[in-house]
Amino acid sequence: MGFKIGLLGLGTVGTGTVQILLNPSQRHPLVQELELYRVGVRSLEKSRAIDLPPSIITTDLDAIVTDPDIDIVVEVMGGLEPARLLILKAIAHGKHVVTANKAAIARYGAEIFTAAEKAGVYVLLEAAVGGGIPVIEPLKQSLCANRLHTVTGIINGTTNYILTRMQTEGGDFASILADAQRLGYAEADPTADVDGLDAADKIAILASLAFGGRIKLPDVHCEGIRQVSAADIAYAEKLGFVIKLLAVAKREDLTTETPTTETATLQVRVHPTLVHTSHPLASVNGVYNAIVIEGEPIGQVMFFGPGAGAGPTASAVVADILNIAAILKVERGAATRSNGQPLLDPLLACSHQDYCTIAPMSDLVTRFYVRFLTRDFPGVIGKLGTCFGNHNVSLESIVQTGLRDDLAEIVVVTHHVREGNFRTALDEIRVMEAVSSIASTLRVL
Ligand SMILES: NC(=O)C1=CN([C@@H]2O[C@H](COP(=O)(O)OP(=O)(O)OC[C@H]3O[C@@H](n4cnc5c(N)ncnc54)[C@H](OP(=O)(O)O)[C@@H]3O)[C@@H](O)[C@H]2O)C=CC1
Ligand SMILES: N[C@@H](CC=O)C(=O)O
Ligand code: NA
Repeated sequence: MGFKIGLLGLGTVGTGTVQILLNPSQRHPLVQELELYRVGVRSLEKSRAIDLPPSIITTDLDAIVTDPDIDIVVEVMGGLEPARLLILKAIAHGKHVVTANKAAIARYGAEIFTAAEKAGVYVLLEAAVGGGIPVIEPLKQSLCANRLHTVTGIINGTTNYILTRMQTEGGDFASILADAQRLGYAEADPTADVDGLDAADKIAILASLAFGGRIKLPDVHCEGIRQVSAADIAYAEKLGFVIKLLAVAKREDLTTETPTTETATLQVRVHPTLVHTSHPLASVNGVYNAIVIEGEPIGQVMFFGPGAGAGPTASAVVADILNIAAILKVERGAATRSNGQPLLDPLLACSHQDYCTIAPMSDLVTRFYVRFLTRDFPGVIGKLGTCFGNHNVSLESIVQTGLRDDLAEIVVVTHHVREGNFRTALDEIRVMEAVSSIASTLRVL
């Protein structure tokens, strides 16, 4: 018996989610057990990027969240209302919920999670922060043994795109914003992005998870990037900095022996910040996001990746769905298995039976760097080039870099070539009279 999904919204993220659900091949086997059961939209007339049976699409979203057959409601419609009401109604009807809606969670998280706890259902939100970057689950699970003290992120792709272009092209804010809108990165109303409100919603969620308490959104200090000028960016560059819109959540009391949530004082803020070019966040450019999390004893970890977009965001949405489906599978298995064998969580347990086929290194296609030491005979470079050519190894460059111990040093960089061909050529070169040694061979990324 599969797990029935009720999807609220078939826009960017909803479409990406459907594309994964309908193409389970080579994904986790549990994806095959997810059934797209109903899809709720605003308009039935709108043309869609994917073909779905008309019978499963509806404008009656209430009917989805109350449908007794549906196990998991996926809210990717966005906005505050009716999203909030639909999430609450789904919870009241015993549905687990997956949402990408940072705006609703940052404002109504307390109400939603209280209701979920009462109803005994999960509300998961990996897609709400950092899009496809796994950051919510690591905060809840992988990092949970740590005392975390700082979360610092570039968590709005639109503003990072604008600042990156201002940095690289010296353009001004207004014209690049117009480009970002034309390219579909910034929304028609870009206020939430450029004024830092979207990042504020996200850092409130991260702070809440990192520090184990609720955050009131109005307490988050929030400045956007409208006032950042080309002149500021140029001066910052001269001083060795780039300007980034950073979202920061910091806990100050970790010097005490036993810090507690009650005594913790947090800073939670969003503002344009000069970041030294040597800092890992300085090289996070374009629409990419990254989050640096610091704590004891882990030290510092950084999560980097695509913070938005259909595919990346859907990756996070479906991961949440699978987490819930895995729990339901264990619950159902525990109730139905009669052979006495316990059913393990399919995402945590290893169920592999077969060995993978590993390609031999000789089939690898890569670039190579190789350094030869040769006697300084005329025509050596030509001989090397001819031998590589005979074996279909195309060269990007071949240069004599100088003399070392009376031997000529020749450095070759290849184009992408088959490793087997390259090695055969090297075997021939190694025994050439002019060649003293092959001093080093490295692969080039
Ligand atoms: N886009 C992204 O890259 C990311 C988005 N998110 C979040 O994901 C959520 C969805 O975003 P996105 O996919 O971009 O949004 P879109 O605007 O592309 O899609 C919204 C979908 O919801 C439907 N919808 C909206 N309001 C209603 C309503 N009142 N009744 C019925 N259907 C409704 C729309 O229906 P119709 O198609 O008929 O208009 C549409 O299918 C938001 O919370 C957003 O913040 C999070 C991370 C990244
Ligand atoms: N508008 C957001 C999209 C995802 O949350 C952004 O620009 O990062
Ligand atoms: Na995420």
